[in-house]
Amino acid sequence: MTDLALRLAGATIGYGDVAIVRDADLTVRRGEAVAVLGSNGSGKTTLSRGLLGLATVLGGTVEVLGAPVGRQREHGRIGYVPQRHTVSGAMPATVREVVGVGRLPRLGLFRRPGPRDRAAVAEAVDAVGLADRLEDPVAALSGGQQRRVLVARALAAEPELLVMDEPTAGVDAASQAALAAVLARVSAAGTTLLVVTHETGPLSGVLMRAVVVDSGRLTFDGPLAAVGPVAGADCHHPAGAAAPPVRGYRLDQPRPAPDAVRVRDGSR
Ligand SMILES: Nc1ncnc2c1ncn2[C@@H]1O[C@H](COP(=O)(O)OP(=O)(O)OP(=O)(O)O)[C@@H](O)[C@H]1O
Repeated sequence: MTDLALRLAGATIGYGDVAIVRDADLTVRRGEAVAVLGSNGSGKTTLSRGLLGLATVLGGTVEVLGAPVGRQREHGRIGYVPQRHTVSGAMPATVREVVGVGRLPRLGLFRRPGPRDRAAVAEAVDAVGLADRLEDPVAALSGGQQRRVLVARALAAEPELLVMDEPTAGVDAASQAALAAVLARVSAAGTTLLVVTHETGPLSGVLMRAVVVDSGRLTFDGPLAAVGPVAGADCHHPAGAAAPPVRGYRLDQPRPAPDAVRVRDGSR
């Protein structure tokens, strides 16, 4: 078993034939907790979606848990909490039912949930601090609590890699604290975390490493504490500290050409 959770080498990721993230090199070892930072529209979501097969790998290599993206045989090893989603207000399902859906990839096609599956669902709900809401309709929860339900849904499969897109955005302080606590727990248990975020503050105790995406390029890779100001991001960094060169990236690299380029014909 590889000790790498992620390996990107010269990876170009986009939609259709339009490249958004270009020529990305990144390795993440199992158990690391990595923040993906960058300004609006820089390509953070596209990078994370590329790891899940939700955006297209247009070139280079993207391996997730040792296999090329999309070739995972066991679903459930990768958990995903998408951006800005809450649970539909029209959905009559309870917290237990929504989180239970997250366990399905571990069941396979025909197996019915057993005690271990029910325990995993209950543990995931407990981890996000909603054990007392297990039988409540999700529509009755606040937006922040619904985000926590989606985190629990991802945790229910006991993923080895958890990719989260802006988990704390627009979330109340209690839910932010609950999320920080659960991410600290799963990280300590060995789960690899990749968290797209604008605000590192709530998760600064968990996320130790950061990569910065700027106009589709990875321009920094190093300790979160060494990240300089990122436009649109609330990064905590030592005042006046210059970002050290880490793994070949520097914040003061020349900015790449802005916006997306077409891969096939090179035009915008
Ligand atoms: N499905 C899509 N099809 C085509 N282009 C897209 C698609 N999704 C995003 N883009 C484009 O990709 C670029 C990067 O978007 P992305 O969502 O990856 O940025 P981001 O850094 O996550 O931004 P934000 O912080 O605002 O969420 C933008 O120019 C956007 O318009």
